[in-house]
Amino acid sequence: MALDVQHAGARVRHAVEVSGLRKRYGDIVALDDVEFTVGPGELFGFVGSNGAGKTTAMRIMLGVLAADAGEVRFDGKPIDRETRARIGYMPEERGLYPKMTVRDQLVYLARLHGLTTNDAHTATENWIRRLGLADRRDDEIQKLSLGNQQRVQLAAALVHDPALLVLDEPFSGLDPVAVDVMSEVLKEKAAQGVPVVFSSHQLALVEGLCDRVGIIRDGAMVAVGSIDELTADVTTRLRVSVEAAAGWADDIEGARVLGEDRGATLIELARDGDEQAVLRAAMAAGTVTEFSRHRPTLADLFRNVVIEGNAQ
Ligand SMILES: Nc1ncnc2c1ncn2[C@@H]1O[C@H](COP(=O)(O)OP(=O)(O)OP(=O)(O)O)[C@@H](O)[C@H]1O
Repeated sequence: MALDVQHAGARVRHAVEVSGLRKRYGDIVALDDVEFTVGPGELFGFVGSNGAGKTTAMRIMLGVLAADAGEVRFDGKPIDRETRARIGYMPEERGLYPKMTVRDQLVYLARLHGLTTNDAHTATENWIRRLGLADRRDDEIQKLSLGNQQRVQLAAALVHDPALLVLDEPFSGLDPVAVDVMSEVLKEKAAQGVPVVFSSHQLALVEGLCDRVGIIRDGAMVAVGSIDELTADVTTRLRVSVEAAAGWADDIEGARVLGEDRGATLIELARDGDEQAVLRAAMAAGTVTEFSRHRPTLADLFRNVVIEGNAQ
């Protein structure tokens, strides 16, 4: 998706390209030829098991960790000190000063990124209000709940109006209201043309929010694309209920019974399987009260490529 967005009078159009990233820690291969791009206005979800390499890739994108090979280009150029200052980053190990107040912390970080004192105060107040922290602005960070600390961490990533957002598990530990606020803010930044990359283990959330996803397994990117593109090859599942019938689906060619769920039979259809054959067998067995196709989800895809090890 390539957006060309008019925002606050300025045309915003940025992209980040990651190519051939390799990183080892001794014998551990943390990244093995990782490649993906995030275009202007795109929300990119980075998923993978614990230890798959997400944090390593994101830290390299920021330039805080050196890769053994490969490169990260922002707007076509390698990331240097100047570009780094334009990235909004939310690290996994949250890095706030515990004894600073919310407001002082945000103003300080905004100034560090080059905002004037006036602009730093204005941006701080905006994000404090937007992220529901108005009652907390004079509290020390260490006195906030974990979820509120995370809201401050998000404000810290946004306060300098970044041209690229890289967020390491921004949703972990948030209550449902904060999840909604975070989602809205990420969508809004993307709509302004900013590429947004975030990692998460909450697959349903990633699926609902992202234009494209990347699935990483043992340091290698095993799938990159939109959910529709990536799930096109995942086998179809059917859910069928037939009144007072058992074993009716056991011998249908191209169909495999996965199990029972609240009175329904769950069936996996081979790629060349015929769902009408399943329907005919069900109708021959009794009264069919339910027949539905389960659209493959990111969770199915994840199971397929990460747990079962099938490449996309
Ligand atoms: N500083 C380090 N020294 C040695 N090994 C490391 C270091 N940092 C990461 N690793 C290893 O590199 C691999 C990738 O780790 P990384 O933190 O990037 O994974 P992740 O996908 O972010 O995991 P999680 O979902 O648990 O946050 C893991 O095997 C990890 O143990």
